[in-house]
Amino acid sequence: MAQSNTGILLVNLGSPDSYEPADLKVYLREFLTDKRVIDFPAPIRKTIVEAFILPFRPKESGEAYELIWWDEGSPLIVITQRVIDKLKQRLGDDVPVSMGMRYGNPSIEAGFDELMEKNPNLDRVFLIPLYPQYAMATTETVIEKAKEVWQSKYPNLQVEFKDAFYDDPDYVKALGESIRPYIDEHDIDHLLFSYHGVPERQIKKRDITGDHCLKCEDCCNVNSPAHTFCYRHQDLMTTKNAAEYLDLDSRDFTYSTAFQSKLGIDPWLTPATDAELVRLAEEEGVKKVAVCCPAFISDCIETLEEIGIRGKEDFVEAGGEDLILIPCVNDSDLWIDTLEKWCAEKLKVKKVEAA
Ligand SMILES: C=CC1=C(C)c2cc3[nH]c(cc4nc(cc5[nH]c(cc1n2)c(C)c5CCC(=O)O)C(CCC(=O)O)=C4C)c(C)c3C=C
Ligand SMILES: [Fe+2]
Ligand SMILES: [Fe+2]
Repeated sequence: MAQSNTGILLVNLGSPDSYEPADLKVYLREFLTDKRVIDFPAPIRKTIVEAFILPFRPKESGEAYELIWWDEGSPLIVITQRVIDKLKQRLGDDVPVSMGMRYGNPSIEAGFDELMEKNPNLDRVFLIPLYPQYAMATTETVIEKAKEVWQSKYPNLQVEFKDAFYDDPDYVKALGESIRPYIDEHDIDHLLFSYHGVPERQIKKRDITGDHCLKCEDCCNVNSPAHTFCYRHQDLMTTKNAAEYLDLDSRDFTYSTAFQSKLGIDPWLTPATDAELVRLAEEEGVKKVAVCCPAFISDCIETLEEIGIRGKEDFVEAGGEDLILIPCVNDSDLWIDTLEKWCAEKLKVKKVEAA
């Protein structure tokens, strides 16, 4: 069968190779020295990472990873591989599909290499960063790393990127349907949308107007071109989109948005998920809370351990009865349908161009 000259590269964040502290150290060094993750000048970033994070975090994180590690490996990698396998079945053998991780293995470079091995005549790659919302530490760093790789190694390749897709109706449907069974089947008092946090500074840095983000009351709900790159706006819109899709306002439970995983002492987006879970139990009398994590496409340490284990303990200690962790879209049929549709559109355009 003739090989397609367009390949598909799915890029996710990545994971350590194992939960051993030595592997954690390698992975966290690569991750946290990315200037789009810890965005301080290089010498300060290096000092923070080498002196304050790497001596302690690998052991602590290794223990957390061990709790959620699967027989087949890190959940994030295993799930991304399942998505690749299902997508290959949908697109057919003639379309090369690979995965690359922004940090750790398989790298983005290994992903490009694999596509080129499958078809040395490949001239185009459709790269999908697996992040619904734009941030320096999500879509932006993936695009910049991919550029570095392909422009030096495969300069003749044409590479097209999928933008942040928080607003895409098919994604919203996949997200909504991943949430629905949990809110229908459990008698919850509250649904919490918990997004990975970022420092407020990073939101201001990507404000293309220079005068909008976090500068006025309720900025993310005031129309602005800044929202193309505003992670906070895109998170709030994700909640709104899912709420409209599921008609949450007509339900007999409440819902809200919070931000998890703060690292360091600078101000991050608020409210913080850990504090919010305690507040919901102590001040709002919430007994049963369901938590979904729509900044993540695949379950990972941040969902399974931080929310599913630690978040649950904190919530119960504060007087709550149960926390139900809602799985990410993972390799659900509707999410695979969505990816298939985006890829098919690209492949169709290519065929028309070639005709
Ligand atoms: C300085 C800090 C960090 C920023 C900014 C940040 C942004 C960010 N991260 C994700 C998605 C994931 N992060 C994951 C793990 C993780 N993130 C940080 C720090 C920052 N992230 C650390 C130190 C870690 C490692 C785990 C730990 O030590 O606790 C993961 C999980 C990876 C896995 O293997 O399971 C994901 C996914 C987003 C979406 C984001 C910005 C919006
Ligand atoms: Fe993170
Ligand atoms: Fe905003």
